[in-house]
Amino acid sequence: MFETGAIWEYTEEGLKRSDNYDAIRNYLSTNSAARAQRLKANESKNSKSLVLSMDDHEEVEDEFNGVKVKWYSNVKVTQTQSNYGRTSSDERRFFTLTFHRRHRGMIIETYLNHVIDEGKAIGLRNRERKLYTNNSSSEWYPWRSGKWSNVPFHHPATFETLAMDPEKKERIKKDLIKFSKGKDYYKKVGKPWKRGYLLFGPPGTGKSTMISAIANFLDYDVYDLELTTVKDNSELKKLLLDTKGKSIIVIEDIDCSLDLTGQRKTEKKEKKEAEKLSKVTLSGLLNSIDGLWSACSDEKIIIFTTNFVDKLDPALIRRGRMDNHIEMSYCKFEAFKVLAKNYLEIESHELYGEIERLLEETEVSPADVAETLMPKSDEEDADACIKQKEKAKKLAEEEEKSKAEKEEKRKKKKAEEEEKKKKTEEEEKKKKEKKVEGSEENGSVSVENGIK
Ligand SMILES: Nc1ncnc2c1ncn2[C@@H]1O[C@H](COP(=O)(O)OP(=O)(O)OP(=O)(O)O)[C@@H](O)[C@H]1O
Repeated sequence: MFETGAIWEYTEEGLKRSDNYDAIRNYLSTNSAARAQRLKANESKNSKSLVLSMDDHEEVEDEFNGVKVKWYSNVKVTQTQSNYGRTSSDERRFFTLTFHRRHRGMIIETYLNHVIDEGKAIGLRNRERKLYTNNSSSEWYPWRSGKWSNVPFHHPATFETLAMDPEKKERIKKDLIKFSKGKDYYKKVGKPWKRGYLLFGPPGTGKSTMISAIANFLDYDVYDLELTTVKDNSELKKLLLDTKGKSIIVIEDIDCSLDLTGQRKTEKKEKKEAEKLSKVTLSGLLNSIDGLWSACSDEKIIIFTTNFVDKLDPALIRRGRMDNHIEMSYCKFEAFKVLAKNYLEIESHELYGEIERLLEETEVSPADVAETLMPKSDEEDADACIKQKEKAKKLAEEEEKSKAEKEEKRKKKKAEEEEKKKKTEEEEKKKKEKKVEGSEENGSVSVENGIK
């Protein structure tokens, strides 16, 4: 005796697409497509490539723990006639699963969960990743505010192309792998499956590049949250809760987006600056993050970036909120070698020794180095680039030197001026004292004269 069950593509009201139907379709296309007689290619909006799946009215067999089941892809067509006599057809697709009655318990309790879990994982692997940005509040489009818009995420940065200390890079990668495989661990210790990263360092040291590398490494979506366009604390909370799992929520330049002091600004200029910021407050941000963590069960990472870590309120970056603090620093030799390999495809050069020495002495951002390594025209080859790089370093070094000399001169001049000032003051003091002495002498004479 056989039993059959159906899973429909759309919910009964026809409004919402069934996640389970999609998961089954993914599962069947990967596991049974080879056995189907006819396949159809779907160009799915959310998929990065064409998806092959069973065509309508196809049948495939699957086997699980020694039990055989059959899947059919069906389509039900209904014709409707409008008031004006025009007919339109509506197609509703569904899968039916047929199995022997004696396996009912195993099919419902184990097999279907296996199919749906596998199908969802396949969907995640095939999905086109997204970069979300929050819409700004607008008088003209009020319905858009507080919502996310998205575009496909295609940033090419990877950990291989990221120029930084190799040991630090490995530590970060290990931390990310541990996090992404930590579902059971987080469940066991009763903590939400999340991690906070604080990236800090001077401009152009690769904070944004690092975020893209993390997203590519973990295969996550990115939610780029522009705090200055968030209307208020409640809109912020809503936006954060409206984020999916396997994603990174990014707030860049957090110190510029928020009044982090919590103090009232009195100066006119500062007041103007504050007006440019949103009405989101520090405590609102802290509450929203804590609220997000307590509500989420899916894996999520939140990243703040700043150029001025000292400006941030300790509450914002304490461990537990920002678990990992990563400093992005100026370009040292190891990082330079990565950039030279990326941009010029070279592993070594006669000038490397000199460059290593110069990089030890100068503070230059990887962004500046990358800029000089980028060939400006077809004629420029790697050798010319590296020489230009060395020239630029030398110039920077000379500039540093002349700066130091100027500073020395300025100090010397100031000291001389102070010395001169002191001398004149002393001379004037002496002159005054002399005058007083003179007048005292005159006075005593007159007294003496008077006694006389
Ligand atoms: N560590 C790095 N590795 C590789 N490329 C880098 C690195 N740092 C900077 N770059 C290059 O410089 C450009 C600017 O870097 P990026 O925007 O990541 O710096 P940032 O630290 O986020 O700067 P800001 O603080 O100004 O936002 C990048 O597009 C990239 O090409």
